[in-house]
Amino acid sequence: MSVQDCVRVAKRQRITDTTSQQPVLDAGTQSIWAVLANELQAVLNDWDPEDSIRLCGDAPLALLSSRPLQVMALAKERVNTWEYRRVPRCWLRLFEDASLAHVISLLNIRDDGNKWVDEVVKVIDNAIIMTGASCRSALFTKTLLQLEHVVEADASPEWHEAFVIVSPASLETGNFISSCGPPTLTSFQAHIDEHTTPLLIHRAIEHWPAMKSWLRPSYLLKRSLGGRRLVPVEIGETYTHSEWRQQLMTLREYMKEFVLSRSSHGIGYMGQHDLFRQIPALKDDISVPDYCFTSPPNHRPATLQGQPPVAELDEPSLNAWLGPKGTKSPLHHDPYHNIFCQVVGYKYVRLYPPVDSRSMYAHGIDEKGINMANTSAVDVKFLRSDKGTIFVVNSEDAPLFCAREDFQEAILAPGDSLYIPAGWWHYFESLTTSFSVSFWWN
Ligand SMILES: O=C(O)CCC(=O)C(=O)O
Ligand SMILES: [Fe+2]
Repeated sequence: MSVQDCVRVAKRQRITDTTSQQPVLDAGTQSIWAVLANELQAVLNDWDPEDSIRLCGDAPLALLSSRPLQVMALAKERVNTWEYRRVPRCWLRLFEDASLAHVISLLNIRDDGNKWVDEVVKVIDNAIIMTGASCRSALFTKTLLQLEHVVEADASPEWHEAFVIVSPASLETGNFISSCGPPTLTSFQAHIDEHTTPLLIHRAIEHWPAMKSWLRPSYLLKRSLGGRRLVPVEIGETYTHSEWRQQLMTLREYMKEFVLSRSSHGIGYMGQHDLFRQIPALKDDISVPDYCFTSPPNHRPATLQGQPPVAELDEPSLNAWLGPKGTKSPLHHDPYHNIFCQVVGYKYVRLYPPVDSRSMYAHGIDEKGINMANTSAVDVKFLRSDKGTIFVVNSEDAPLFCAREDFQEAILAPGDSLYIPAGWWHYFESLTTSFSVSFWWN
């Protein structure tokens, strides 16, 4: 299985080290780029390969600086032959260092235009997304910060207008998720201890700078080196469909093709991406909700029983979800508690309690060997009439599912946060352009 083929459930979460360093170099008599290239080269020269990377063999290590592209290709090929979780570390490590060597060569042979900047960003982001960049993160960050000085703001008007968000008609349902203003930590703790049910919390994140700044595409471009940063985009109906694929593209290409206009390639979703480790400056626009630091209840929901326990998270795991109207996340459950925060636009959400999993027709192991047991095979078609929602499924395919009336639903509006207890089934569909952040914790 190729690394790019991994579905969300297996997606890597390894972008590490958010160290942000201020640029310390000044041009002086020597080009700042030559100084930076020398500094990066000195690190590579000084480096005494640790045992793990020696496993790649002497030849690729010896060629690292002289033929970085070939070494990158070799490491990538090796990485792609393994299932993501089992990739031996040495090949990831080799890819990271060969990428660093390639960045050095790009800094040394800059052309007059800005093409080399595009290329450096691409090489670094590829390495970050593919390997997690656990070893060279600080050097990559330093290089990216230095590049901010040569990137000019985009003056074209299309980027400066705010996303067009038309509020949807309100939902008519007898099954609203219970909602409230921001509860105190004590009352939130009491809620999860006594009920462990979803809770829609209004107005808890209205103070986030993101509530205003993320409305403007020009701001997102500014924070991403003029939109040059690479992001993983899911293209196709949902990750359960066969023609679904993931592709890395620049944030600028993604927004232009899929968010600001309707693409002929269908829906493109930057879903479940840890954008905040990749671009730490965006994390200053939000804050981790205090609710993520309460103690989760001890009991495991039925959906998670029999599944291997997940590792304790040292800190909440953040993910960004940016996309146009019509992105869908099929019914699935996660092993973490979630505070899901809606920043831009509106999203429909439907939840089912973690009982009677048989009626959710969960997938098994798919043809690529990926365990999809947390995802329902029910092909949900969501229609919205003036009277509210109609949730269409082929009842012949899923009679037990259709009989379930114990769902809860809501339309999340900007400023809303939704507590989803671990193991609860959830379906999401964006009703406008939407940008949300999830905080998983346990
Ligand atoms: O917003 C979405 O599309 C899905 C969110 C989700 O599944 C999650 O936060 O766990
Ligand atoms: Fe989820």
